Amino acid sequence: MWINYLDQALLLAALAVSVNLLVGYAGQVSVAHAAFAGVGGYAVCFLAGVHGWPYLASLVVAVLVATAFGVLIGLIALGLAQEFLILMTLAFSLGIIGVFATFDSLGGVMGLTGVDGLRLFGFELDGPSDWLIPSALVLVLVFAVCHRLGESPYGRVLKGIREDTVATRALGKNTFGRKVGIFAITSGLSGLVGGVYSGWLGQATPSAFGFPLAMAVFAMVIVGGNANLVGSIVAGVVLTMIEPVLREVLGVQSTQAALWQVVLYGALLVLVMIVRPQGLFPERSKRVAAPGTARSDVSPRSPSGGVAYADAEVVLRADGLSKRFGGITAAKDIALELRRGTITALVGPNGAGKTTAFNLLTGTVVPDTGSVRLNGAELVGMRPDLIVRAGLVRTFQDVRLLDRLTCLENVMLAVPDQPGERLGRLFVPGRGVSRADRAVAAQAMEWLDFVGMADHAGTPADALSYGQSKLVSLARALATRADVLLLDEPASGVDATWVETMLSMVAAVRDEGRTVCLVEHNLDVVRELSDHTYFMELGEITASGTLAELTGSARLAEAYFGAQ
Ligand SMILES: Nc1ncnc2c1ncn2[C@@H]1O[C@H](COP(=O)(O)OP(=O)(O)OP(=O)(O)O)[C@@H](O)[C@H]1O
Repeated sequence: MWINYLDQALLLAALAVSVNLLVGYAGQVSVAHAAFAGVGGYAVCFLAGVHGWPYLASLVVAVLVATAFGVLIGLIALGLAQEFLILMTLAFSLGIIGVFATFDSLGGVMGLTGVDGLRLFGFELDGPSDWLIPSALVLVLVFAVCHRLGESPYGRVLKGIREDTVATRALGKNTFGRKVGIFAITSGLSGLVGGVYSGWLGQATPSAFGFPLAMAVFAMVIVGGNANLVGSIVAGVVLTMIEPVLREVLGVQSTQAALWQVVLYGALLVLVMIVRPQGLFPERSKRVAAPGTARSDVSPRSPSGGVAYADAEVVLRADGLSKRFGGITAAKDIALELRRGTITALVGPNGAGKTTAFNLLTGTVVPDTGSVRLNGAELVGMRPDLIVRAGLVRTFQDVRLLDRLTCLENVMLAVPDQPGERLGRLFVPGRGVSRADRAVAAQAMEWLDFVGMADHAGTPADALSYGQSKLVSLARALATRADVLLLDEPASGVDATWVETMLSMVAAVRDEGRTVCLVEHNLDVVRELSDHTYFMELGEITASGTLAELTGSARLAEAYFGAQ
């Protein structure tokens, strides 16, 4: 009898592990995964139970059908904000369960029952002890897949999405594709677990895969700890065992025990969220050995980049960029050039449209009209992550580091073309993913070292001062290897001691031959760094030249510079 409960505990733990990969790592809360398990369960009962298919073949179909559901629902729901995602997955889950209950061929409200005589690799799966090995194998398989995905460069991108999707996309990662991918993978894994769960139950019914199962799995994930798969297994086994212990050990009646179990789930959830919101087993960051390399080619700040602005080649050219938000014209016919190996500044009063200009250049906001050409290639209409990969990266005025990741992980995330971010490489033995990740760590360390933050490699980003976090965000932008950097207020709000460091860094980046454009209110910074300056007001560029030329204009001195 206890073996029967153990079978159930192992299977529910497996379901919790797959849901934790989606919720804990990628931060995408779905209520539909219990229903995806139902899709797998019904597929098995329909094919193997009703039509006599081999059990293994029906399990394969269960995984494929659940994955297909995941892709479909993911494509529809994952573009939405988190709260809508929860509602949308709830709606889909009710819809799927409703369909199960409606079709006579699926047994209507009673479901498909009396499924027995299933065989796997020649063994008949009859009693609870026959199901112990398949249940344990499913848990091991689901854990192995989820662990491989979660604790790898692929998982680092998932955590980036969880922490800040916009910032992760701005580092050149296809966040929507990754979200749909992980939604589909976890749907397929849930379908697999559901297929075995239904085989073990001998039936697939609407009530077995309804909202209570979804809630029970959530309780396991939250109690065990987000992004801790071992925690999900422990919580899965312990929470599943509550009911049998009440019944068999404490002698509580069956119906009462089921009700008490729900009450205890709720109480435990409330308790954990108040006392230990990170769960019993908090997320652990994988220690990446931080190689102590130093960049030897870091140049000290030089008074000029050594390239005459007028002679420098135009790398980026924007023409006629306009954007209206309702009645506000945030950008009007913006035309600007960025030249290789030079620093261009964009200055102007608050609300002039400087950040909007960066948003338009980098595809974060799609312009109403106009064009942006990088090395001759049109960027308007391209996805923001592809624009980064084409060589144009930006930082944010509000920094947007990924708080729960270390400085090193923040910078590692930005390194392009990592083998471990590709599914095909992760699951093929001997493809050198670990070696490649060590090389990525070494590169990231070089950039941290470049900005003077190597000593903080293992520090979580949320423990940094504002100035330090701006330096790490510069290292992160540099790690993308983009040739053109748009820096949004790199020195604003930064302690005076860090301003000097930041100035040296930006000058060194320019001296390496990269192209920099910065938005900055601190005119001393602009004076020190910029080779060319554009002045913006009310969404338009109304003047350009050297800063000395602009500050020499009586109108601009009155409109802006006089106030500085
Ligand atoms: N997504 C948006 N929706 C509506 N209005 C917006 C949006 N983004 C910018 N705006 C408006 O466009 C104008 C320009 O804003 P923007 O942030 O680009 O100015 P800015 O020059 O960067 O200002 P600051 O120096 O204060 O950062 C403002 O009036 C702002 O309210």
